[in-house]
Amino acid sequence: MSHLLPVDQAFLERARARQLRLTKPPGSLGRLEEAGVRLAAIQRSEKPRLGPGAVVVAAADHGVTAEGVSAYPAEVTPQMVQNFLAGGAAVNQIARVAGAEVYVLDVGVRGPEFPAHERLIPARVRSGTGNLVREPAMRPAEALAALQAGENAARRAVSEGATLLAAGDMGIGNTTAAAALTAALLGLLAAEVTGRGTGVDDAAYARKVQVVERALERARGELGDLERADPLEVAAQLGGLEIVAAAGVFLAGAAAGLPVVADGFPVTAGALLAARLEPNLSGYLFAGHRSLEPGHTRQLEALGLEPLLDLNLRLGEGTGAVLAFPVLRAAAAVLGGMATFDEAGVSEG
Ligand SMILES: O=C(O)c1ccc[n+]([C@@H]2O[C@H](COP(=O)([O-])O)[C@@H](O)[C@H]2O)c1
Ligand SMILES: Cc1cc2nc[nH]c2cc1C
Repeated sequence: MSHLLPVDQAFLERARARQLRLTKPPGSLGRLEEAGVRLAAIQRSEKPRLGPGAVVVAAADHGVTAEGVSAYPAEVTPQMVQNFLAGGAAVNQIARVAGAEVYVLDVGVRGPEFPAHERLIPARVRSGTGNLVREPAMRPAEALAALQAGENAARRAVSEGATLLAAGDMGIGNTTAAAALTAALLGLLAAEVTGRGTGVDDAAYARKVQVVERALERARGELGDLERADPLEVAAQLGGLEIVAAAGVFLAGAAAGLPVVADGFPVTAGALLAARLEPNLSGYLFAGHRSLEPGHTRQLEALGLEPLLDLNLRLGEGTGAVLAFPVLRAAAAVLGGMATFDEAGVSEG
């Protein structure tokens, strides 16, 4: 695990002061202003700059799909991995217009290994998780391996030029795992964090809430109070592999000094885990968007984050995070490139 320095408070203050001297009424660029100031603190520069971005789409399968908790069959996970590699998924198109490279991290997809591809990172820890209602999703050592797979993927993206990093996810069944992990880490009830995922009907939704409740009960039997237990052990109980890998992406991206951007509900469960492992992450973490999945708002509140966008997305793949890249680039460009009142000879009020 990487040790993370807190973002620099002195730069935060200096960037705020510079923001006030720029040729605009103070506050008139709204939340873009604080985003720019946060970027300055992360980069330790009053004039932040952002170039190319990258998204690591972590993919894995979930034993809990046996309980009928998704609107789609588990085979969609490997099929979508092929689609990401062929460039045909939503995240590929959004990444293209947002200036982001797409890396696909196979951290636990079920089925045959994928053929080699330059943007595929093969790092399968196991073939899908165990069914979290009946058994631990994975062993603690496997959770650590999934975290490290995410960290290594982030380091590769950074070494290949990323200046801004998002995590994305693909895993049929993962909103069940994300709900269980979120409820466990935040001390919430299953019904408060369980949503309809890919779009389950009323009967499957009722089943899903029960599955999350039973999983929490089982995990409590193993670990006691889940809010106080070792967060990586809680994640091992409830999964999933791609959620834990997303935590690793955030930790290593932030350790490399990059702003890191959360996506929807499954990825933000990874962000919660990462923030529990390393509280200094908060200074580096942005919320790309607010997902329609109701538990996402609870996660954002717990992380103290206002999402940059709110477009009713509920896809995952990192789509909402990558969509926010241009907003963050604009926030950096404003603070880094605008003239001050003095420089431009504009009269102050
Ligand atoms: O990002 C989100 O908020 C989000 C909300 C609903 C569904 N998803 C995606 O849909 C899949 C999980 O949905 P489900 O119903 O199979 O649990 C998984 O591949 C996620 O990326 C993602
Ligand atoms: C088609 C499809 C694409 C996805 N991308 C992320 N989760 C997904 C779930 C489905 C079902």
